[in-house]
Amino acid sequence: MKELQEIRRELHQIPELGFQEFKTQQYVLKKIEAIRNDRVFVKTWKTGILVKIAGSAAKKRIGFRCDMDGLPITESTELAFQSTHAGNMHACGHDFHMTIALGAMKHVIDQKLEDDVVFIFQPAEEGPGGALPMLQSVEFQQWKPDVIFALHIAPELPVGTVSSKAGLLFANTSELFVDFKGLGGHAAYPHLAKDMTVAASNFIVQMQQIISRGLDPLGPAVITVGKMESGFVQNAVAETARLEGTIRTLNPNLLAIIKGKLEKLKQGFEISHDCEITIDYGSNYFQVDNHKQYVDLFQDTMHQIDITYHEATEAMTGEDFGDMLKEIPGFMFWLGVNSPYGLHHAKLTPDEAALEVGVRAVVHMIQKLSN
Ligand SMILES: CC(=O)N[C@@H](CCC[C@H](N)C(=O)O)C(=O)O
Repeated sequence: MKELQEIRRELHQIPELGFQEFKTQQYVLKKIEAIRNDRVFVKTWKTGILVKIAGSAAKKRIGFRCDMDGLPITESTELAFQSTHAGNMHACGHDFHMTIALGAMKHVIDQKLEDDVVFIFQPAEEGPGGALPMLQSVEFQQWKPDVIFALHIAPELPVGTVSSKAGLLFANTSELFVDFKGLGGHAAYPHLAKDMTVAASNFIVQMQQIISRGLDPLGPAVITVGKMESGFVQNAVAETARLEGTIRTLNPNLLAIIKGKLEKLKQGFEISHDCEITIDYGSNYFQVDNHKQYVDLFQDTMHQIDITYHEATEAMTGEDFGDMLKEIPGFMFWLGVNSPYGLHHAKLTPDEAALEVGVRAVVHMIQKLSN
């Protein structure tokens, strides 16, 4: 436990954004070096890492994937091992995910299983999305697993519990970046300017009405604007504004419908606010669709090792692991970490007792899959 805690704390101190996980990659490679033997093979892909542990009589390859990046959130926990990278934080638990992967890897190396096991350390889950390009890389394809699984911490669940479900678990996502260009001017003469603070504010309100008035209420969808920027000073009209957000749906077709409605809204706003608007949909992740046979096996396995299994409901969180599951059968599960603050919160404090639970769950599942 102490070793896992130490790794988690060291990783927690060095959160890096997508495809910039240079220190993280070096740190993880050093940890792998310390436990590897002649059956362990290591490759890097961009800032990611693939580790293959050769089985004694492999008939298949079992994959476990974890993500590596942090978020551009300024940590405000009271922890003694806070982020040392100002403005970045492991606010989505990827420090936990990597630590559990390293802990499980150590057991798998010692256990000499029949099948090959591949541990995948994937960059850029929060954005712009590392799963798809990693999946398509030569490095991944050479060691492509026949079955794959992953976990995500769940702050609202108690330690000692896990949760999953067959079929849809996580939503379809699209990033959303909206840029407004109007005309700046003196705050005292608004009629001579084109105020993009007002245009962008109205746009946010109208977008929410796409969800509440434009869509069937039985088909869940979310638009969240997480960041808004405009203008330079209190007494000038803002010439530009920018909204940064995300769109989530449980049905991939609905995402396209929302984008169509946004395009119409944009055209209307360009006329009514006499401005130019550009919309960029950034990266899009396919839903996490769990394969029933593996979720059933996971549930039985957790029962056998006294980890409490709850049936999950779908969540509007996104995960680029959905892109891997589109091509490789497998599943994803939630790991209870009991934090009073949720994912993407600057005070997220997952309970480290969950590290050992995560390692046990992953190791036993790999053993089961290798039978
Ligand atoms: C588990 C989790 O929190 N994942 C992220 C994925 C972000 C995808 C992309 N940057 C977007 O915001 O659309 C999430 O926010 O759900």
